[in-house]
Amino acid sequence: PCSLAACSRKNARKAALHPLWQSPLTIPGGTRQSPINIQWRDSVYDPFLKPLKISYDPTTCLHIWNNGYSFLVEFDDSADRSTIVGGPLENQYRLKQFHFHWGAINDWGSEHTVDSKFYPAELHLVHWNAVEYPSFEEAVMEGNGLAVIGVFLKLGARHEGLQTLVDALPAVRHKDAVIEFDDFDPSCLIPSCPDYWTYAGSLTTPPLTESVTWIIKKKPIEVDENQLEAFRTLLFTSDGEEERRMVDNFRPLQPLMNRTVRSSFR
Ligand SMILES: CCCCCCc1ccc(S(N)(=O)=O)cc1
Ligand SMILES: [Zn+2]
Repeated sequence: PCSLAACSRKNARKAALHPLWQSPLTIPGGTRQSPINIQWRDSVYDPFLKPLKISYDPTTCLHIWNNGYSFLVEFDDSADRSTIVGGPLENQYRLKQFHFHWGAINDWGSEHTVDSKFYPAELHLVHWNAVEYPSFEEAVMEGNGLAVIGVFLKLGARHEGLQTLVDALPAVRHKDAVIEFDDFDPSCLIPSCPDYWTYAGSLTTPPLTESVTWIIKKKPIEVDENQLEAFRTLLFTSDGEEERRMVDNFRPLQPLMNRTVRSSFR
C-alpha cells in the first residue's frame, strides 16, 4: 500500500483528470485507437470503396437520454429496420444510437481533426454487425463489430432537422434523464455529398475497444450558434449534484501507428 501522502497525491492527480477520464487514458497495447488526425494528403484513394447505402426507418427511434458523457438518441435494433451497408463494410450493420461530442467554445469540440483542424462538434452514428453477432454488447468486443459514421458540425446556418433534437435537450439536462423521442430520421443529419474517409479504429470512450470501422464524412453539416450553445447547457452531473456543464466531452487524438486512412474520392 502507498504512503498516505503518495496516495493522496495519486488520488489528487486522478481527481484532476477531466471527469471523462478517471479511467486510464490509453488501452495497454492499443494499436488502433481513435480519434485520429486525418492528414488529407496522406489518405489513399481506394477505387474499390463502394458508396455507403443508408436506410433508416424513423419509427425505430425510441428515446433521448443523458448518459453522463453525451446525449444519446437510441433506436430499436431488434430487426434490420435502420441499417447501413456498402462503403468499406462487408456486412450490413444496424443503427443502435447516435450522439455528439462538442467543446466549451467553437474553436474545438470534434474528436477527429482534418489536417489538424478541429470542428466545434462531431456527430457519431453507431451501428453494429448483426449479421455476425447476436447483440450490440457482443459486437462491441469484435474487430469488425461496429461501424460509426462521423459527421463534423461547423458554425453556419441553423439546421432545421437538428432543431427538433435541440428542443428536447432541456428535458435531459441531467445525467440519467430520459424522454421518449419518436419519428426522427437521422439521415437528415448526414451530408448528401457521398465523400468519406475510412480507417480501422476504436470506441473513443470506455471500454475503448478496437471494434470500430470509422466512416468519416468529408463534408460537415452547418448548425448555428444557438444550437451549439444548447448542447453546452447539458450537465455531466445528476439532479441534486453540484452542476458541471457537459462540454469538452471529446477524447485526445491518438497515434495513427501502422494505419492508412482511405478516401472514397479523388
Ligand atoms: C457494452 C457497452 C459498450 C458501450 C459502448 C458505447 C459507445 C458507443 C460509441 C462510442 S464512440 N464515441 O466511439 O462513437 C463510444 C462508446
Ligand atoms: Zn462518439
